[in-house]
Amino acid sequence: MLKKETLYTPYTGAVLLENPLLNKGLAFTQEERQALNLNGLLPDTVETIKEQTDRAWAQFCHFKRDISRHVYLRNIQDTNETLFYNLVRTHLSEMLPVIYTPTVGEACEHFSDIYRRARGLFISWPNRHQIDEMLQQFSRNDIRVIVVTDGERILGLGDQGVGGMGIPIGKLSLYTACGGINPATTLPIMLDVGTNNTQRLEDPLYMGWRHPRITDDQYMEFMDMFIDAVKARWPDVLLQFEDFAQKNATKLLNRYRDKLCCFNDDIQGTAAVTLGTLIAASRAAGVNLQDQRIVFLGGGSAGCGIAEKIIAYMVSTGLSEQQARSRVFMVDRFGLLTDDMPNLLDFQQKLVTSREAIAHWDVVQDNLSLLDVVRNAHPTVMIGVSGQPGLFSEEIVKEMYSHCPRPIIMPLSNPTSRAEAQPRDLIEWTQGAALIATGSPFAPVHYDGAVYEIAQCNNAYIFPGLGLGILAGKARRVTENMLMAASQALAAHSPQATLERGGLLPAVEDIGEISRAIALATARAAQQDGVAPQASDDELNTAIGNTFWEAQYASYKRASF
Ligand SMILES: O=C([O-])CC(=O)C(=O)O
Ligand SMILES: [Mg+2]
Repeated sequence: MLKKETLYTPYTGAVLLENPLLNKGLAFTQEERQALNLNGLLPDTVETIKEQTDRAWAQFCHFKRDISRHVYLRNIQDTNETLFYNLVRTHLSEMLPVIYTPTVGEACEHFSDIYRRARGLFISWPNRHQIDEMLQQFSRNDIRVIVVTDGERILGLGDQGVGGMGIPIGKLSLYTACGGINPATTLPIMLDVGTNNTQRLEDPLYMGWRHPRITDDQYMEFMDMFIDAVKARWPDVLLQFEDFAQKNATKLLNRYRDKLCCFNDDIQGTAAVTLGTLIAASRAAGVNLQDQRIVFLGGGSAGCGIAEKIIAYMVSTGLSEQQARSRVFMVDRFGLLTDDMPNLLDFQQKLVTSREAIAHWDVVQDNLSLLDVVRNAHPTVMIGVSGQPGLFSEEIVKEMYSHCPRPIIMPLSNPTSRAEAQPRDLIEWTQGAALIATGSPFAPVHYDGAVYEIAQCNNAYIFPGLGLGILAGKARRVTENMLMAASQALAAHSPQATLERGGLLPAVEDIGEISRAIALATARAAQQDGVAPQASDDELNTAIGNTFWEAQYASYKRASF
């Protein structure tokens, strides 16, 4: 039985019902209705949160389209957050794809059409001289987690301008639903520096600043102003960068990672979940991770972030850095990244393949395609982070399978419409041998009398637990060891690697439990790295339990002054 907290509130009447963090709807008891001037504002019945949840679930099931379900759930979130989280936690596997990937992608594209009510902070370029005031005046003082975007690379859907706000809202919903972060302490922020999406600019309903994107020095100045203001207002906050364009993502991370407690989810969160999944998949395939040969399709900051993490892991298990690097091949839209290519981005330089090492390859042209690499390098792992659907073709997959009995194939691009391959095809082309993980959720595949669970290798397995560990363990920075610890904690919970059945990753319903394990592992790593105060495992577990917010109503009393 959960202990029921007592909350003293100065709010009464309609004002109380209008506050989504305090509203209980029909769950206000007769005594509370009396004390808080709610009589007459609600129908007579007093309901439990279970009854409210059952009604909301029935209404949810009534909607036919996922986007309508999304709008409906967002509406509950904006009306009664406790009910929203009780509902989402009760039906996590049905609701995660609606509040998060893939439906959140559509919600971002149609943000201005489906808009109902403000949430979080919108900071636009024309308002840049008031950033301090906007943050200082924000009504809640105790903000612990911020997710911020500028909307330029929303999933694989590109520039969505102000519509990108759907992503910080969705990510923070998962921080609470899966990582137990109190919703009163979270804040989504949209940095509106314009958009280069002409469809949005021409849309009469578009709600953002109608202007091409601010770039270069002006953009960096704006970001500096924002970060300074955050540090002044909430010096200990955890700040997550989300869906920034490739050209800015790494730059921003390097600029701020030593200045405040922050990380980039697309680079570091995606790398951590992919490494965890790959450790699990290697165990399931009976092959050491350091013996795998890995080809990436997509040489952006996300792909390179994953590659560097895998290399670091291979080195930690005994390979030299050069040996580890020689096992990784990066292919982008210009072909295999090789050491003679001009215009390589900073983070690509160390991941190129030397021409000398592949001089013996059987190829006809200079620019080497994914198929060339698969034919010659015989990869055992193929990871897609290209944002381009369908590029893991039948020919490529069958070629890979002809050299490797248990190919590990990960079409990670989001949302579903951008996946590099459909799991059903991968299973058919490899006669059920492929170990598969996708970025967006896919239904299990039935093939030849067997059922294949498709793991969702999505950073949602990492960031809620990471956040919980940072808050409970009082970490001041996010270090690479903390992310590595998160990967290992996740891999340790892989059903397929540990029980030899089920998916490569735990079921979505179990993310809450996994998040606690990840929290403990990351908090320990933070101590080892000297970025968190010392505490025993018992103390950490108690802190994790105390930090984990349960979606249950407090009992209310009127605050007297
Ligand atoms: O949001 C997701 O599903 C994963 C992610 O960060 C991205 O694709 O940008
Ligand atoms: Mg993202």
